[in-house]
Amino acid sequence: MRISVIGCGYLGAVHASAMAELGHDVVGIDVDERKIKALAAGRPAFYEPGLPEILASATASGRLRFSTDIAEAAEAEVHFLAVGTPQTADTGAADVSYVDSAFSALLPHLAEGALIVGKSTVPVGTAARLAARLAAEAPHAGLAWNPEFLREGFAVKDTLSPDRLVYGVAQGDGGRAASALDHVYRAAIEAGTPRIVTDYATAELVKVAANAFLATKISFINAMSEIADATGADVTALADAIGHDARIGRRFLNAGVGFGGGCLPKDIRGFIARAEELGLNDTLAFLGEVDETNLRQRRRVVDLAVQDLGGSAAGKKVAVLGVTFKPDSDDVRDSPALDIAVSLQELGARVVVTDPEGLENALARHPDLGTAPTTREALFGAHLVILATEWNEYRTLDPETTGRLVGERRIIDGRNVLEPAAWRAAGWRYRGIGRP
Ligand SMILES: NC(=O)C1=CN([C@@H]2O[C@H](COP(=O)(O)OP(=O)(O)OC[C@H]3O[C@@H](n4cnc5c(N)ncnc54)[C@H](O)[C@@H]3O)[C@@H](O)[C@H]2O)C=CC1
Ligand SMILES: O=C(O)[C@H]1O[C@H](OP(=O)(O)OP(=O)(O)OC[C@H]2O[C@@H](n3ccc(=O)[nH]c3=O)[C@H](O)[C@@H]2O)[C@H](O)[C@@H](O)[C@@H]1O
Repeated sequence: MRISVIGCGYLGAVHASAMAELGHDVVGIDVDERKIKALAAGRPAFYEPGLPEILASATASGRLRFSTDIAEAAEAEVHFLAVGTPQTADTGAADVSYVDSAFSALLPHLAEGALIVGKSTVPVGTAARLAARLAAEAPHAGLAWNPEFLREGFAVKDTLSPDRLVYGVAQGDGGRAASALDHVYRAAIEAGTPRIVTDYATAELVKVAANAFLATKISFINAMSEIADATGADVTALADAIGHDARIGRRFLNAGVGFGGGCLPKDIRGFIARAEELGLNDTLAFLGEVDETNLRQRRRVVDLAVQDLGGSAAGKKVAVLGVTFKPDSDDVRDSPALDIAVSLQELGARVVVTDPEGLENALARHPDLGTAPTTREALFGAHLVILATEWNEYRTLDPETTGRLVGERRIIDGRNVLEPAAWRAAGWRYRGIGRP
């Protein structure tokens, strides 16, 4: 099929490349000339395993090209909208102005029978509003909402083999939108991917409900970690035990510094704001607690660090291992690791952060942040080590060789990924989150 992807940031760049990999003829459009030039040259603006490879092969085959000119989208049968919906500073609501402007820019270029497909995460009601505009201004085209569930670090795999497909379609469109989307996702459908065809509002809600549920699961286990710390219980064993109940499940029950990234935090805040707009002020109040519990984890780690440093961080060298919001990503948006590092630096510590992929983005946000290009340099002479993002190379650190580099053998394992007994046996003061 001929496809356009409008907005080639994280989601759009992956989606465009994956659609071309599936054999479609794709044009990626973005207003950011630098991004488009970099993508056309085969260089995504972010780290995502597997993306450079499919970007290169799709570009070389001629199935994928990029442009800043929306008119280049005119021949497409399906147009994916993948622009950003960031959090607005005052209310926390999702800012849909980029969706609106991309939609407006696209309207004059829609071919007969073209389908616009929203991928961006939007407040419920957005698709119905856009559909009303389409009916008035370009009735020869249709609209569907097809939320995206990919995870950073697994984005290519998640796009090529999603665990479900959700189509929000207009009532009474005669199955046209669903059949066009089935064409787009034929490979996944043939592989047995479940597909849910529903209305616009449900599709929009599925996306934010999924992220809200995942965020709630993480904050739930982090609340348990606070209780565990107060009572000497082990939150890791607790998670294993409750996780064996198939109704609960073990995934997303890892206690630690909490969730971050460009989506979970903003999506729960946007969801709360949307419920309030609907007059449902109390309905999602618990998500405010989920957010607060999450942010408290970062403060707990900072407090623990100060305590471990004898009551003051001033002048002490703290090695922070990891700065991205999770491993296999260079994304530092709302990263707990970055927040913890900055807070300790503000308290006077000599913070040295290291990360395999995230230092450039961290420095772009905090140019004064102390950083080191290697783990070894970060650790050298440190009074305290904080493992903040569970990159493989930190999970596999050897307590004895690490111990020879640092000034003091003190470590806070902010992701509960190290073996406490081994570290203690090597003379470390080991602290996890909610584990004795
Ligand atoms: N990053 C992720 O892992 C996922 C993101 N999402 C959702 O996808 C949407 C996009 O997120 P990201 O890709 O992370 O954002 P992003 O900020 O990386 O990219 C957004 C892109 O849209 C472009 N843009 C803005 N206005 C435009 C216009 N009028 N025409 C063309 N391009 C325009 C920007 O220049 C930017 O490159 C958001 O709604 C997000 O919640 C959903 C699932 C996964
Ligand atoms: O809407 C989005 O953009 C995406 O948001 C999340 O994906 P992502 O932000 O890539 O990252 P996750 O793997 O969900 O992790 C989010 C955060 O939770 C933390 N986390 C995760 C699991 C866990 O057990 N504990 C925990 O603290 C991670 O370290 C990370 O900071 C969802 O998992 C995706 O399905 C969704 O498409």
